[in-house]
Amino acid sequence: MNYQSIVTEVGDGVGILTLNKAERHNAFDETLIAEITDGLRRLEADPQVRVVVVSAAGKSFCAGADLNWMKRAAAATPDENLADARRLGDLLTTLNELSKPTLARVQGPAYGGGVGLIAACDIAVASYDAVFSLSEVKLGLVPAVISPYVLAAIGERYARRYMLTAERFSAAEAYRIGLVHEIVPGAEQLDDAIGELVDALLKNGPNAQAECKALIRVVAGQPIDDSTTEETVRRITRVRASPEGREGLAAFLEKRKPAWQQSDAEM
Ligand SMILES: C/C(=C\C(=O)SCCNC(=O)CCNC(=O)[C@H](O)C(C)(C)COP(=O)(O)OP(=O)(O)OC[C@H]1O[C@@H](n2cnc3c(N)ncnc32)[C@H](O)[C@@H]1OP(=O)(O)O)CC(=O)O
Repeated sequence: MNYQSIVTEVGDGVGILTLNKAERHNAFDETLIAEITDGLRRLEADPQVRVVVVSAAGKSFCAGADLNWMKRAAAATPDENLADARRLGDLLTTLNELSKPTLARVQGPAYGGGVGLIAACDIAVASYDAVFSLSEVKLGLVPAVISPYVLAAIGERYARRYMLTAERFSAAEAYRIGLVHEIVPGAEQLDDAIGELVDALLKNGPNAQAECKALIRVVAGQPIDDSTTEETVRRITRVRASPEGREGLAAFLEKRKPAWQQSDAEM
């Protein structure tokens, strides 16, 4: 696959996958989702790679789902909408189940699905300028496919607050609630921090690390299995094509406040 929206580099035991659609804040559409998934599978299969870093070009880490792409739900068939949600489900399953340790290198905004990408990585480091939001309900959407990973990372209490309010929160708050493991002043220190973590990871047995990851998924209590993913996929598919979802997406793209209708809640 020739990539348009990501770049991958391999060297010194590390595979770096960089989201490379900076002009759209690395918001993911069908192409970017397919490329990230393919890139991760290739890094998983590459015997030169022991550790995978997920990074992003430009000032934002990732603005989540591309809302122009999300908007197409209004004109698409239910099967097409389901296929879109399953693509994101496959991406997050692939990332979560990678046998190699994964690190997220986070700068700038990480919204919606961008938070999901971070939560599905094993370890995350953010710079002080990082800002996070589970912004979906602002758009009449649900953080559905990302929810199992977000819940596993920050727990139910914080998930309730940030999923329902869609408030923005700082790098310091992301650190406090466990979404990221370390915060550093800027880009240079991000590279240093990632480098130190990579060095620590490369010292350990790769098979033991793969076993640890498999063990954590089982022992953590709620392994994210196919039925969990299917449930999340079904929910975002329904909401995305609903009157409220259509209004939220239109309002964002038209740069106006959404006009919510109480009856939309019945969907
Ligand atoms: C995974 C699931 C759902 C989702 O992920 S829903 C998407 C959630 N994401 C958002 O809510 C992010 C929306 N974007 C913003 O809040 C801001 O743009 C920003 C990322 C904080 C950056 O702000 P800034 O002021 O720096 O830039 P602008 O707002 O002027 O944006 C420039 C330009 O980029 C467009 N854009 C930004 N984000 C998106 C996006 N996600 N999709 C499409 N386009 C985006 C923005 O519209 C501007 O475009 P112009 O044409 O230049 O006006 C579901 C599940 O879990 O199931």
